Order: sequence, then C-alpha cells, then structure tokens
Amino acid sequence: MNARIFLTFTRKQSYRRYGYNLQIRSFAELGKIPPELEDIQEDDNRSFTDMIQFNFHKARVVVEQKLIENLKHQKNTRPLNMIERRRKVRNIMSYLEHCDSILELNFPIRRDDDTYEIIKGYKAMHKCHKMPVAGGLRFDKSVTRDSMFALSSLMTFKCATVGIPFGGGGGGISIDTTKYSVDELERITRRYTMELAKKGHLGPELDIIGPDMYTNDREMAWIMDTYGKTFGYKDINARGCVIGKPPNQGGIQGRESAMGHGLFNCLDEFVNNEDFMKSLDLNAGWKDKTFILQGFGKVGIHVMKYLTRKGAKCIGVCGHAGGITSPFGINYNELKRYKGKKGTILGFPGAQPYKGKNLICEPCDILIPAATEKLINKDVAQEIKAKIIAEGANGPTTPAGDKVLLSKNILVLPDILANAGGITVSYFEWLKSLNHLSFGRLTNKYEKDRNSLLLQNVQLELERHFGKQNKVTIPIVPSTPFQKRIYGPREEDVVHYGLSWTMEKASRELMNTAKEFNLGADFRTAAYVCAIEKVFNTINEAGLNI
Ligand SMILES: NC(=O)C1=CN([C@@H]2O[C@H](COP(=O)(O)OP(=O)(O)OC[C@H]3O[C@@H](n4cnc5c(N)ncnc54)[C@H](OP(=O)(O)O)[C@@H]3O)[C@@H](O)[C@H]2O)C=CC1
Ligand SMILES: O=C(O)CCC(=O)C(=O)O
Repeated sequence: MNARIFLTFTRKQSYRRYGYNLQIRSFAELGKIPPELEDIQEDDNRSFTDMIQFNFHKARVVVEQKLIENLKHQKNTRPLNMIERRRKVRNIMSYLEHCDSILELNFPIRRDDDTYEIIKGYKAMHKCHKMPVAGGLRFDKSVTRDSMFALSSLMTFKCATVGIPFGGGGGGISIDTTKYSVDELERITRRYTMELAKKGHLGPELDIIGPDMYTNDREMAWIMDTYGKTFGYKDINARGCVIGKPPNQGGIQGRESAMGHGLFNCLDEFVNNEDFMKSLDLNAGWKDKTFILQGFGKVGIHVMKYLTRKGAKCIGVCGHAGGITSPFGINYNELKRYKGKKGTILGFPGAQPYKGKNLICEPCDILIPAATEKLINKDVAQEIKAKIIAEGANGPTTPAGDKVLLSKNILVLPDILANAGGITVSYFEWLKSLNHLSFGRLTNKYEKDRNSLLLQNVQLELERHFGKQNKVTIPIVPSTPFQKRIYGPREEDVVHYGLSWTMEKASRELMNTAKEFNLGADFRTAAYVCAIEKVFNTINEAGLNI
C-alpha cells in the first residue's frame, strides 16, 4: 500500500469508528469529494452530518474553479498567483466544512415527583461569518451532536441561499416531550436558556433561536422571559434573542405560516413554468395538481393551506402513527380543526385511514416531506411516484435517495430553498425587535391621508377639465383592493411581500445557477453552489483570521 492510499484508508477507518467526530477529517483535494464520503450515494446507513457534508462537497467541486478564477479580478488586494488562489479557495472551503463550535450541556431538572433527571442538550454555531447565528430549537430524542452539526450547517447554507444575513446555528434537547408535564418542559427550557446564556450561546447580537420540531412560540416566550430577566436584564434588545415569539411578546404577523407560505412561493415559480412542467409531463399551473403531505405540524399545516387555496388537491396526509387519504381531496379547515381538538389526524371523518405500505410512495403530482430527516432513502425513492418533491423538512432525502430521484427525473426543490420561509420571516421579526416598532406604525395614517388626497386631487382635476363644458361631478370611488391598501403596507403586508419576493428571487437564482453550471434538474447542487459562492465571498472579503 503506498503512503497516500494508506492515509486515506486509515482516515476512513478512524472516521467510521468514531462516526460523528468530523474534526479528525482532513479536507479533500480540490476537485475531489473526500474519500470517506465517496460511497454515500450507495450507502444509506450514514449520519445526518455526512449527508449535508456530501451535499456541500458535491457543490464545492462544481463551483471551486469559478471561485479560483474570480480571485484574479479581486479588488483592493495584491494580485494572487494561481497557487495562492487555489490555496485560498481550499482554505476557506476547509473552514466551511467544520462547525465553529458545538456546546454539549448536561443539567439536572426536578421532575414533578421530586426526583431529579439529567437532561442533555446542545447548541451549535456552524459558521459565524455573519452575526448573529440563527436556527431552530428541537426537542426530540433524535437530537444528538451529529444532528446539531447537520442542522446548523443547513442553516448556514439556507440563510445564504435566500440572502438572509445570519450565520448558521441550531439547538436541541434530547427528550421525548410526551413524557414530560408542561411544568417540567418549562423548567427544562428555562434551565437550558440559562446554560446557553452563561456560555455565550444566546443573545440578540450573538445567537438567536426559533422554533423547530416539538417546540413552538410557547418555548420562545419562556426563553425570552428567562434571558430578559437575567443575563439580558440591561439589554434593551433582549427580546431579539428569540424569533417565532407570540405576537403579544413582540412576534411578527405571518411567522406561524411563513414556512408554508415560502414553500408555496418557491413551488409556484416552478409549477407556473411551462418548460419545467412540460419536462415532467405536467400542465403548468395549480389546477388539478394533487399532493401528499408527510407531517402535519407547524410546516405541513400551512403548506396545505397555501396549496389548497390555489386549487391543488391534498389526497393524503401522514404523521408518526399513520395516515389518512381521500381521492376527492382533504378539507384543510376541517382537518386543522380536527387536529386542534383531538391532537392527531387519525380518525378524521373527512378521509379514510391509509392502509398501504408507505403513503409517500402513492401516486400524486407533488410530495411534500414536512416531518423529519432521512425518510426518503434509496428504497423509498425507488417507490416514489410523485413528479415534484418540495422539501419542507430539513434533510428528508439521503444522498442515495437523491441519486435515485434524479435518475427518475423527479424535480426536487431542496430544503435549503423550499423551507427557508421560516428563517426569512424570523429575520423580519428580529429587525422588528431591534427597531422596537411594528412595521407600518409610523407611516400608516400618513399613507391613508396621502392616498385620500391623491384621489381627491384626481377628482378635482377631472372635474375642472370636463366640468368646464358639461358641469358634471366625477366622483372617484376607490376599488375594494385599493381601499384595502389605502393605509399603505401593514405589518402582514410587509411580511407577505418581503417573503414572496425573497423566495421568488432565490428560486430564479437557482434556475440560473443550474443553467450556468449545466446541472440539469439537480437543484440541490445548484442551491449549495449559490450558497457556497455567497459565503465564500463574505469570508474572502473579510479575511479568514484575525
Ligand atoms: N418550524 C420551523 O420554523 C421550521 C421547521 N423546519 C423543518 O420542518 C420539519 C418539521 O418541523 P415542524 O413542522 O416545525 O415540526 P412539528 O413538531 O410542528 O411537526 C412535526 C410533524 O412531523 C411528523 N413526524 C415526525 N416524525 C415522523 C415520521 N417519522 N413519520 C411521519 N411523520 C413524522 C409529526 O407527526 P406526529 O404529529 O404524528 O408526531 C408532526 O406532524 C423539520 O424537519 C424541521 O426541521 C424547516 C424550516 C422551519
Ligand atoms: O426561524 C428560525 O430560526 C427557525 C428556522 C429553522 O428551524 C429552519 O429553517 O430550519
């Protein structure tokens, strides 16, 4: 065995042995995927972090030549020769491969029966090239150091894809929330908050946190309250340490539905594109499109709202314990009400229980995984009959699954684009927290006066012109849509338009990138290429070290 092969071999062995410990991995050569990841498109039994690392490296190989070329034209620096340019790209890519920090916490909480239990939690900062870092807080048994690495790196690339100026973060506690009372969950959340704050992992300018699986605005309110009353006591911006807060605590209109809304905006760009739809043997537009939803939580529920509103038909929904189906379409409002009352979708009278093997493999036009990671592996992908997949969940498709989907010409809109609505509106909420002001509050009355004056003015001018001959009055009656907007944009309008614009722009950027790099329908790689380019430029301009 020559030295190089031996090194690769031992690296691979030690990597496999220690699983998640990516710090021991050294960076691949330019133009190559690291040897440890080479077989991941065949092997489904790999970690969540490996999946994201593979997606990153696959795109890095595509874009690095362009980055090396671009450095030739860099301003405000001495010219770099080819070796220096290659070295620079390699160094920054190597930095992107790692997680800046992962904090592991073990703290005791008192259970309701007065016993104590040690709770394990994490907080990751993947990249701090933009501050604060932001990401979701997950309460689930699946939370590990590995999933935190993966989720926080997804956040780095997601924020860059949609142009949100945050670094990538993420937090989690390894618990099954059904096993704890509300009081216990509150104690766990408050203690976790204190631990994060003590260790510099929480704060409006540093590290901000939003809801993810099995957390919602309730936990965000507890975190904000704990931080605001302790470490953030003298910080006037303290409430900006969380996003996805209840509206009454400084949250923003439209955050709750943002993931569904954003996913719809992104899908809308593709579904209305004649060329894309033709390539999938589908008609452009929403009419008669059928879809299946995996997960009816914070993401799934609003995806269903926006898609059914546009005329698409939901023919199946599934959760942990099973699914429901109806060829006639499931009524959104009735299902939402039913779940609100019963806490489950099972038994919903407006549909039949699903009796097959895997609902997400049933025929439909669009499949929306909005549950958890790795549910579309190689075997599942082989059975999928949908023509479009829009990833509401983070990391629902393994690289092996992805390869099969690509070979079947299924259009996949990747997580770092499709579910970026949440972080986009979280950014708007963070700005609101720092401004201490709702959007529109200072200007709405002025806008109404201005618009009323404008109408009066038009009326006066028309009457002056025509009235001279005919002595007529020409009343200008505002139409209903104009009347609705007479106050100028209210907070929900700012969020609605800001989000739609962000998602549409990012979707078109991806289409252009896929064309530029000849990636065909591999929009996951196109999204990572876009993101890597942006993060690279930020780090390159600012410099890699102090
Ligand atoms: N919340 C947010 O702001 C964002 C979340 N995401 C991602 O979206 C996904 C869903 O998050 P969110 O909606 O917030 O989570 P929720 O906790 O609100 O809902 C999770 C849903 O997923 C279902 N589910 C969980 N595991 C499985 C499984 N193995 N098979 C089928 N269904 C399952 C649950 O079903 P049941 O009710 O039966 O348990 C539930 O309906 C996650 O991947 C998350 O990271 C992405 C962007 C933003
Ligand atoms: O708003 C947030 O920060 C949470 C977003 C999130 O969890 C995600 O995009 O995965």
